[in-house]
Amino acid sequence: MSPSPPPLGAETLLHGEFGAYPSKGSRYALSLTRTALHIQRLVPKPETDQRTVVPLAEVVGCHTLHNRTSADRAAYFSVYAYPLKKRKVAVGSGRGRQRAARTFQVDGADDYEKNQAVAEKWATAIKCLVLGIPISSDTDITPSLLPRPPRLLLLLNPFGGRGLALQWCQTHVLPMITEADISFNLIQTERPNHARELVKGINVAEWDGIVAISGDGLLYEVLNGLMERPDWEQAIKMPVGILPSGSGNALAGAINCNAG
Ligand SMILES: Nc1ncnc2c1ncn2[C@@H]1O[C@H](COP(=O)(O)OP(=O)(O)OP(=O)(O)O)[C@@H](O)[C@H]1O
Repeated sequence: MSPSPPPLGAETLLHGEFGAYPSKGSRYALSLTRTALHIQRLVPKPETDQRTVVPLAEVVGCHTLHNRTSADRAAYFSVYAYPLKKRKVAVGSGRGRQRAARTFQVDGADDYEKNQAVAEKWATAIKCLVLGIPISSDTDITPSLLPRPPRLLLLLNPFGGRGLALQWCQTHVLPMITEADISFNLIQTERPNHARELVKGINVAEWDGIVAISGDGLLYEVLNGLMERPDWEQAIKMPVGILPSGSGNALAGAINCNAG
């Protein structure tokens, strides 16, 4: 069965038919365009010609997976998306991002290496598009197209807010940034002004950004630490972010509100 083509103007960069994991027996046709992954179920045959469209703007990464424990000749790749969905408990707009991962089984070849090469090609192509690296259907898609992973310094105040920052970080933040292939160093602050001292002493060339997992207080320490350095003019250009987990979170709230 051949799936209907993606919308006009959306060049198909990759197309393939794969199994799904863990749903045994299901088959899907996948088409990758510059803006979306189109997923059409082939088996069991759907009653209507429905396809799932995963916008790449909602995708944070894609990994290949190995099943080393068995003689499985198939390879796998997982696509990690965070679409906006209605929250169970209404907060703010009533919508929030929720993790939606899909894993596909590449099993068209008789040996594992060939299937793994296909899985790697899909994962690389999806990562290139997510990162804005231009590719076309003629591009030789190899991991060498990808830049080195960005490095983030994460500073977490374990006592901020209701003391849940570490738990929230472990269950939500670290899995997501791992899926996005971001390398990181997580430091828990041990006392007031710890973050400020740390930031004063880091080699700024080693980091692509600093993220405070905290309330407003720790972020101010980060900014003050950068401004107190002899090379402050350069250092203050460091991208700085906040993942709100304090009690008030007024700054993060104001930024989000102004950003719409
Ligand atoms: N391990 C620690 N023990 C005690 N104080 C700390 C520790 N780590 C950081 N701090 C201090 O706690 C202050 C407040 O932290 P933070 O802003 O993260 O949380 P919050 O006060 O709950 O949140 P908000 O500012 O949104 O009300 C920071 O300015 C920092 O100096």
